[in-house]
Parts: sequence; structure tokens; C-alpha cells
Amino acid sequence: MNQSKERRILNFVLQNAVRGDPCSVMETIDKYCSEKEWAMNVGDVKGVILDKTVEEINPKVALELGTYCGYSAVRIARLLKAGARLLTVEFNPEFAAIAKQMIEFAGVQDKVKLLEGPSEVIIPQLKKKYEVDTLDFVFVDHWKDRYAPDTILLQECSLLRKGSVLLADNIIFPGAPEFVKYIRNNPRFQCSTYLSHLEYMKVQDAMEKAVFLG
Ligand SMILES: O=C(NCCCCc1cc2ccncc2s1)c1cc(-c2ccc(F)cc2)cc(O)c1O
Ligand SMILES: [Mg+2]
Repeated sequence: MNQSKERRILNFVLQNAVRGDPCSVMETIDKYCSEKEWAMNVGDVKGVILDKTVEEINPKVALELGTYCGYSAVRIARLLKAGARLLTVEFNPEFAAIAKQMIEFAGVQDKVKLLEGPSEVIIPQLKKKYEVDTLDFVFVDHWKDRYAPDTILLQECSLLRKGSVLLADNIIFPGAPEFVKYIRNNPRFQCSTYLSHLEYMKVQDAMEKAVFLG
């Protein structure tokens, strides 16, 4: 059975990156995906916007929707202070298996908890099963038609507090029009748009930052 692209990315990291060095893992993934096979990691250009947002918030509890190969989980976790944690949700078992190995190789496994399953099932479990009170930061990067319903679900589950920050990827490409319409017209969110480029491409993309006002 021939290897998946995600398996090829992981193998390239295992063979070329430095174990325990998150930056080396990120750089190696970016090198592979810009030179050999495109893949839907947030990438090195939008990754700087993600870095700046995480550093500004310095979250104790962060949630990621859409783990994929673990690139942004490694990217976020490397910036978390002692005692802070990232919960990352992946629906696809293949991707979850790859991401688990990627996170461990990068040496950030103590800060990251990978939760396998659909977001609409996992989100309502966060308080009781995963001992979350409220979320300081949410990186939204999963199915684009789940961005809006899951933002509503986060509110229904009282997981957002005054000042919680959502950062959503792919606002332009592939696009999340329902989410943009929902969030920008919602008085309970203060929104800002960060124009950028689609990972590894010259195509325009953007990230939306939305601060929950309580
Ligand atoms: O679909 C994308 N990302 C979501 C993958 C869906 C994985 C899921 C995780 C999860 C967790 C919980 N519940 C349900 C789900 S579903 C995505 C796609 C492109 C793209 C760009 C240009 C193209 F030509 C083609 C694709 C770029 C990106 O940056 C993306 O993030
Ligand atoms: Mg994305």
C-alpha cells in the first residue's frame, strides 16, 4: 500500500530534523512542503501571525481545531510557558497518528493533548472530561463550514470568557464566508483581519482575529 503524503512528511522530519527541537521540525516541514509536496500546514508566513498572537496572549489553556500533521500544534506549544497546555482536535485517525509522532519528535508532548474525534463531539466534553474552565486562545483551522457552528458551540458550552481570542485560518482561501459574516456582525466579538498568503503559495489568504467581549 503506497505511503500517504502525510507519512512522507513525517518521515522527512524523522530523517532530517533535530529531535527535541520544535523550530527544526517546523523548518523541515516548511522545506518539504514548499519544495516537494504542498500540504495544508499554516506554514511559515501565516505562522508568524500565529506566533505573534500566541505571544501577545500568553495562553494558559489553548485549543486548536484541526491538528493535521501537528505543524501548528508544535508552533503553538513551543511558545507556551511552563504549566500551560494546548488541546488539539483532529477528526482523521491517520492525521492524528502522524501528528502524535510529530509532536513527540519535536519534544512538546508534555504541553500538548491530542484529542481524536469531531469538534462537535469534543467541544462539549472539554469542561468535564478534559478539566477546562475557559479557553484563553482558540486556533480555528478545521473544516471551513464548521468555523461558525463551533464558535457558537464554544459559547453555548461557556468555554469563552471576556478576552478569549479566536484566530481563524483561511478566511480568504479556501474561505469561510459564513464564519466571516457571523463573527464580523456579532457585537460580542471585536474582529481584525490579517492579510497574508496561502501556505507555500503566492495566493492571497487571511486570518481573522476575534476577541470575545463577554
Ligand atoms: O481544509 C483545510 N483544513 C481542514 C482539514 C480538515 C481536518 C479536520 C479537522 C477536524 C477536527 C474536528 N472536527 C472536524 C475536523 S475536519 C485547509 C485547506 C486548505 C487548502 C488550500 C488550498 C487548496 F487548493 C486546497 C486546500 C488550506 C488550509 O490551510 C486548510 O486548513
Ligand atoms: Mg488552514
